[in-house]
Order: sequence, then structure tokens, then C-alpha cells
Amino acid sequence: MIINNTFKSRSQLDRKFAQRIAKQLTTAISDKGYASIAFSGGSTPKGLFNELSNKNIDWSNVTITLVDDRWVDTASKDSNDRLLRENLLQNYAAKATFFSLKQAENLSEQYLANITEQASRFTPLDVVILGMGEDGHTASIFPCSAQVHQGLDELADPALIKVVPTTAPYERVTFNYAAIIQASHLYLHVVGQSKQDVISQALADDDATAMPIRAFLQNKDKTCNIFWAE
Ligand SMILES: O=C(O)[C@H](O)[C@@H](O)[C@H](O)[C@H](O)COP(=O)(O)O
Repeated sequence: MIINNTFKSRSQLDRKFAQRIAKQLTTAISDKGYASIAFSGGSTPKGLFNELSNKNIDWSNVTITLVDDRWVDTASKDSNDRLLRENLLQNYAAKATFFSLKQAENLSEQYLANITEQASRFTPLDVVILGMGEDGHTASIFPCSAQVHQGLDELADPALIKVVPTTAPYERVTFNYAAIIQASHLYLHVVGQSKQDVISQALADDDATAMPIRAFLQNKDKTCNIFWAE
């Protein structure tokens, strides 16, 4: 199910969202001594990263990771790893532990098994922030990919998997549905009317392989908070 949170501007959304996330991370740290959060990449979250980086919370007990990344050098302009390092892991948030999804040259099954095992130390995640493409992909679970069923498999173990989209560049590493849906707090962060239209389309049918975001918006046992501004 969904809860819509609509804001007058993207800057107001980023400010309010950063306040909410900072509070949820602080609560998690006081409850269990640490917190973990996964962000999506793309162009939407940059303002949120800058707001969050200036929040004076106990970042030394927070593990930050990505929901997904492109399999490119972390110096590439298309790397979500680089996007996070340059915009979030700054200021107060520089003290956080960053778990990169790009820790090797080869994207092998052994590599995926290794980082899945390493990620199990800080998962289930306290907070997951999803983005969404115009095709209804989320994380790097793309409807056009041969891995869409694997990515959406509700019976799978939580894991990091490889996805090869056919309508977007690069091989990807992504948390699968089983990992993302375990988050204590699940969000979808989107801006602009076109993304609002994609959400309406996603809610109008239930075939998640056609629009993977449906698996998260239409899960009866999980609330997905949509944060949207024009
Ligand atoms: O690596 C990625 O591209 C993201 O994780 C992806 O899922 C992104 O969130 C959407 O494609 C939206 O991207 P925009 O924010 O650029 O619209």
C-alpha cells in the first residue's frame, strides 16, 4: 500500500525528507546501536543527499549503501557510487560507513555471493529509498531485462544480483525484491508530472514484470511512502 507525501517544491521535499530520514536513523541507532540505509542513484536524489549530509546525527553508527549501481568505474560520471561520495558522504555524513556495490573488476557469481554475505551484516535495512524510471523500473529491476523474474522473486533469499537491461546502459548490481521489501521504512522518491503519470499507470494494473515498481506499491503487507514534488 502507499502513502502519498506531496510537496510544493523539490527543495521543500528534500528538506522534509532529510529531517524524516535523520530521525529514523537516529531511532534505529538508539534501538539497536546502528542503522543502515540504501539510496538509489539517478538525477532525483542529489538535493536530498546535500540536505542529509548536513544533518548532525551519529553517522559513525550508520552504514550507507546503494540500492543498485551501474557496473562502471567508480570514477565514471554514470557511477552511483561516485554520485553518493560526492554529494552525500560529505560534511557530517562523511563519518558514515559506505558499502560500495562496485568492489571488484569482474561481476562474477562469486563476487555477488561475497557482497551478499557482507551485506547480511547490516541488513535488513532500516531505510530504503527507491527511484523509478519512466518504464516503471525501480532499483535496477528492469522490465526489459531477462532477470526481471529473478529480481522480483518473492521466494528468493535477500541478495545482490546482476541485471543486464536492454533499454539502459551498463550491467547492473541491484538488491533484489526480497532484500528491498524487508526494509523497516520504504520510500519512493520521484519528481515531475511525468513520474506521477507513471505511478498512476503502475497502480492501474498488477503485472509487476511489466512495471517492477508495482511489486512495491501494491504489496499489501508493506507501506511505501511516496515523496513527490512537481
Ligand atoms: O541507477 C539508477 O539509475 C537508479 O537506481 C534508478 O533506479 C533510478 O532511480 C531511476 O532510473 C530514476 O532515475 P532519475 O532519478 O534519473 O529519474
